[in-house]
Amino acid sequence: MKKIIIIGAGAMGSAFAVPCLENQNEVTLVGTHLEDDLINNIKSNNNLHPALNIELPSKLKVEKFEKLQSIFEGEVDIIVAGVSSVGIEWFVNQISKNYKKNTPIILLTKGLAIEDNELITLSDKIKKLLKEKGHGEVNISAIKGPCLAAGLAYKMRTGTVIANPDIKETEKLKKIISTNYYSTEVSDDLTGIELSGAIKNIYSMLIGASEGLSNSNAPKEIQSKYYLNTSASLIHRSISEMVEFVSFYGGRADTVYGLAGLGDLYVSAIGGRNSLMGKYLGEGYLYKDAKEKFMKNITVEGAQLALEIGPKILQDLNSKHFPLMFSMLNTICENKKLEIQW
Ligand SMILES: NC(=O)C1=CN([C@@H]2O[C@H](COP(=O)(O)OP(=O)(O)OC[C@H]3O[C@@H](n4cnc5c(N)ncnc54)[C@H](OP(=O)(O)O)[C@@H]3O)[C@@H](O)[C@H]2O)C=CC1
Ligand SMILES: O=C(CO)COP(=O)(O)O
Repeated sequence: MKKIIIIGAGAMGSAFAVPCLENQNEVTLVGTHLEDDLINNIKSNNNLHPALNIELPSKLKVEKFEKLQSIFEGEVDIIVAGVSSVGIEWFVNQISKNYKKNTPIILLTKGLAIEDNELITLSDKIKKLLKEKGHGEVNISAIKGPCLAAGLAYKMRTGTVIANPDIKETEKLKKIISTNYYSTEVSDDLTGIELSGAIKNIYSMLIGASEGLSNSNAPKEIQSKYYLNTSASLIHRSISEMVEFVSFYGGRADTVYGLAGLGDLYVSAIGGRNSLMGKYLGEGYLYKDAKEKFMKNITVEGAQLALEIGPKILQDLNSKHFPLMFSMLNTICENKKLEIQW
């Protein structure tokens, strides 16, 4: 039995509590400083999570942000980052006050960062920030893969991958969190896993735009009936670009064909928030208008990632090798209509 603290009571942080509890761990879900109302709501409704629309197990302890530091003063075996990518610095600020060396951190967050004009993974960003705060010995694993949060909360069979350069760490975590419905593979390619899990969000927006991109001269009903040819072509081209991108930035090509790449691209393109944004972009909406009109308070990690890494990628990579990526980066960063140079 391990004491697991999950920070961020959004959909994924909360759903991740389910397999952790199933394994008899003691799990505390702590909201961010902006989630006090959400935490009150969950606690006063028998752990019913409003975004997941499911009652989380009664064994789950749910706490407001004000309790976080006192929780850290006690024994903590594993810290889980359940915030979205824009919350990573905030997350580090919270854990740095009481971080004990080599306490395992599990990173659920999918994203990348730019530091000193270099593209880095979020695990490297966390390590760098913690080091600046005096913590040199840090142990981070990432869990990535196809996992829509509500599906996990409902115990739908799900496969993910735990990555750490030290494979022994992944094996330890696997035993602590896997269940018969939450199976975990392991990988030592942390960089490749994080790169794949992040950029699939950009490509799932592109695949989500398939209908609108299929044939602009065709009537809408024909587009929505026959767009799958276009999707398939976009999936094929996305995977090719992902392999080249991941290899360029230091990950392994074979990682892209696994759960964190191809697997997650499928889930996100078929049922994710990124592909929904892509649908609006394909219909001709500008990113800012679509976000404001249809997805104001909804996390769209692919767009956050494009804004974070876009200028660097446009500088680093050859547009001829990455026509899809370049189209989406220009669409989001310059708030322009989505167009693909096929
Ligand atoms: N590893 C996996 O298997 C999976 C990972 N994910 C990833 O998990 C992350 C969270 O996704 P999900 O739970 O679906 O998203 P939600 O929008 O449901 O939750 C986002 C969480 O991040 C917090 N957050 C957002 N902005 C900030 C900020 N600026 N500072 C501090 N906290 C912030 C939110 O708190 P607040 O109310 O304060 O904004 C909330 O707790 C994403 O990176 C997503 O890609 C998603 C699915 C599967
Ligand atoms: O990462 C996810 C599933 O694995 C969630 O995808 P979306 O962010 O596109 O909803």
